[in-house]
Amino acid sequence: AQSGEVAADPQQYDQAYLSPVTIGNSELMLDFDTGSADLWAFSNETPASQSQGHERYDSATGTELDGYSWSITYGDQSGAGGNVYTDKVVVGGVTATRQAVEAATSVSASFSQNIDSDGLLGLAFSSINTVQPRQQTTFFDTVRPTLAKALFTCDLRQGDAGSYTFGYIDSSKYQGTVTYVPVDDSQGFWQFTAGGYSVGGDNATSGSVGTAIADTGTSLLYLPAAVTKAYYEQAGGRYDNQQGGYTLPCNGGAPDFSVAIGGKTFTVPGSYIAYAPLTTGSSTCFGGIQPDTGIGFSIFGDVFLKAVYAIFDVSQGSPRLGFAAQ
Ligand SMILES: O=C(CNCCc1c[nH]c2ccccc12)Nc1scc(-c2ccccc2)c1C(=O)NCc1ccccc1
Repeated sequence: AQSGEVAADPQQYDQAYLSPVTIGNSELMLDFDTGSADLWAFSNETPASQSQGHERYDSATGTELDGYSWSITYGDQSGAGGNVYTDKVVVGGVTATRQAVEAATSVSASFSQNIDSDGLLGLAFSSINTVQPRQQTTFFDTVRPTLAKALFTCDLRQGDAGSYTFGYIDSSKYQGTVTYVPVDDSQGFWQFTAGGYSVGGDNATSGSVGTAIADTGTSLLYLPAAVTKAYYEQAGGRYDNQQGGYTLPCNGGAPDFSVAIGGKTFTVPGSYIAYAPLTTGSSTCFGGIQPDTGIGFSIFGDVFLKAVYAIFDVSQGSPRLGFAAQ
């Protein structure tokens, strides 16, 4: 049985985390993304004008799936598309011998400009993979039958290298016990229900966050508008139309944000929520908590995930998420 571990290196402001992946003879840095299900990469088929500075997958080592294509658009209107190959993919020693690899023939500007990232490795459910005419499986679904345990874990850190493991849980990476909650995979996401929240830790938990997804591919924590408003009222933040989101003072006074999941309280330190200065040297920061208006559910992105050890587990038949304090 296979198991393995791979580093997750943070970009500036922990905007995304990148992990080394070998595809055929190419060594790429991919953004592991539990909020999507396509493994796509800059390739020899991506126009040079769009792939300056990126490592590229050389599809010569792959077997082309004739007539297959893919096209994905994310909520921020970024996206990519192209052709499909099968090839050998190795992540932390875990090998998928015939993994669908989606070679980009076109990528949006925001991906071209993020030169550290050579593509994405989707870890949501394969039901939302975009390959046509026949949907393909994610790396996790491809290797799942060969794994010691049918699960992967995510340990993202604030401004420090974290890791993903496949096939085992590393109990040295968390404190206390793991709290498991059921996952509704009907929309293809690691979707769960989050409970009451509290700002600054002292007052009683209020309201309820509701439906949420665990999403390593989204940088911030998107919460219901009412919850977000309550947070920034205490944090001394304001909605800045020009920035298109809440901003708050960077000066370190931001209150913690706590949320109950499976009856256990998990806390995001205020320092994670003073996310990044608006411009270098500014004393006003863009907020790490933003409203989830129009999305349809809350997104527990990296700002939340770097405060916990997360276990994405399908070993019990129906999928579940485990969270433990880091
Ligand atoms: O797509 C993913 C995970 N892959 C992200 C890959 C990626 C897309 N730009 C990237 C840029 C860098 C690295 C990875 C990515 N998660 C989900 S579920 C629902 C939404 C959504 C739907 C409608 C409206 C809003 C969100 C998103 C979403 O668009 N998140 C990204 C985002 C969310 C908000 C703002 C910006 C981006």
